[in-house]
Amino acid sequence: MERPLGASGRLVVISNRVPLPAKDGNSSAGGLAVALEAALKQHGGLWFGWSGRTVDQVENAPQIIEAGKITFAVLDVHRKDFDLFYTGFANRALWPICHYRLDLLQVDRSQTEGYFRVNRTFAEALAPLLGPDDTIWIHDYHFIPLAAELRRLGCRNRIGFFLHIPWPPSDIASALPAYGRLQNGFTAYDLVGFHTKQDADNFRQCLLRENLGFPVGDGEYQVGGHRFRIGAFPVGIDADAFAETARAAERNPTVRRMRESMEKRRLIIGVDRLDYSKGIKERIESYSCFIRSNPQFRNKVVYLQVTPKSRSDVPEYKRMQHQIAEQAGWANGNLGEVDWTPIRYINKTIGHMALAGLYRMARVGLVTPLRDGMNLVAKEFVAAQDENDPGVLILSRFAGAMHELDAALLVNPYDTETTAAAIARALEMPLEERRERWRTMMDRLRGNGIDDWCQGFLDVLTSGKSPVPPPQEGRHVSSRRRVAHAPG
Ligand SMILES: O=P(O)(O)OC[C@H]1O[C@H](O[C@H]2O[C@H](CO)[C@@H](O)[C@H](O)[C@H]2O)[C@H](O)[C@@H](O)[C@@H]1O
Ligand SMILES: O=c1ccn([C@@H]2O[C@H](COP(=O)(O)OP(=O)(O)O)[C@@H](O)[C@H]2O)c(=O)[nH]1
Repeated sequence: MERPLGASGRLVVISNRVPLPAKDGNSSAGGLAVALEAALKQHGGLWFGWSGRTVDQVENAPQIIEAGKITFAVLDVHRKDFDLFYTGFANRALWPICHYRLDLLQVDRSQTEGYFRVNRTFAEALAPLLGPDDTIWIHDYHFIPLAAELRRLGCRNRIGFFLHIPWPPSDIASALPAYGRLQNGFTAYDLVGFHTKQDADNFRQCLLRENLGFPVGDGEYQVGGHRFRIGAFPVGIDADAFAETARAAERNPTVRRMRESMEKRRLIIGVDRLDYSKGIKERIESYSCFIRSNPQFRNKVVYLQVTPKSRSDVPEYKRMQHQIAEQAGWANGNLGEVDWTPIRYINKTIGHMALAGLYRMARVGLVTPLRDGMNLVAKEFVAAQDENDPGVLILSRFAGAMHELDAALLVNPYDTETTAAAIARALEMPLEERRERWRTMMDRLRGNGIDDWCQGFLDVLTSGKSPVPPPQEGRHVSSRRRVAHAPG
């Protein structure tokens, strides 16, 4: 792949989560790390972020680790600051609001201040590492104010920002503490990217409602003397490489053990971090409803829910760990038989190889978040299928991935009965229909790989040209057609 940057300039990527080479494969159970690792392996460059350590005494200089084409520079964070920044503002204010959960918002002034302070600390540690021609690409909600802090330190480089999670309409977004400061933070970038046009439109609406600048045509936006662009860049996966991994995984020991344990039952799979945005509670309800209303499938299916624990220090997540475990236990107790456990619920992280094999073995992929920026699991599930006998993806209409994967069975995850009916329909779907839906989705995945995402964003950032609208735009009619609705 072409390097999109000037000969002397490097790509400098910043994200909170940095999958250091020394760590085991279990650290990357989030889509951001998975996507960026693939992008940086191609481009090379500097990857700057959190070391994964909290300490009582902070070193100001980052630790540098060379790994092939990537140089990692990582910073420890003071224990107290990390609680305020990550456990607090990022995951108790920004995350719930961006996932439309006003009811879970925590407003705490010290957390807000901690968030902005950590951003300042990261900017101060990063600034000395930057060259004048470097292109800087900052990722996700942890670092919205980072560009403004870098500008304050004299940085004149081109700086792009990509938000991996949704951006809500202004009536929801404006409930954020320090909303004005955050909005101003966004305007220090040269390009602000989202997964979907819907998120980008919501963001534009927020700027307009706050009277913050105005559109100047050709996708540009002006605030004060500064012009920047806003665009949609849906992240992709390397579908053919993932398909190859899935084929090879048939020999993987975990996959083999799973297959043997299935006997002749069909597999339904869900794979999600333990997060309220993923709709796991609603999914277990839908599956239980499916079993109750389709007794012919009793002891003929197994639902495997792979759910690594996530953000366990955040009270809403800790509470959820107990709730979901209890719910899965109740469902098994009520529905199960001496020789059949309807739900296998596990909290382990599974490596990509075994995961690919499990997706391929499954007849149904259940990806039903209540709200999700993209959802790479949906894409991986499709890529892993056997083209001669593909499984069926059931996908939430509230996942960013639904714009590209509208040939899935689209569902409203809050609607238990229609999601249950979609599970039955998926299990009974004729081979020809499964193949047709799969081919449509696989073509879409091939047309928008991880390189396209990376290259597409960096092209706009470095050239200042307008973003090309993603192929998803204008397909809303066909996606609506496919959403399953309750009868009557
Ligand atoms: O770093 P954590 O707090 O452990 O959380 C893991 C990651 O979760 C989020 O992932 C998002 O990015 C994916 C790739 O673009 C996208 O498909 C998904 O819909 C998002 O939820 C979060 O945005 C990352 O920062 C976290 O690292
Ligand atoms: O046990 C697991 C669970 C998840 N993942 C990976 O974690 C990523 C999850 O990304 P997604 O965009 O679906 O959601 P996020 O967790 O980032 O919100 C996907 O690449 C999964 O394959 C994994 O490797 N092992």
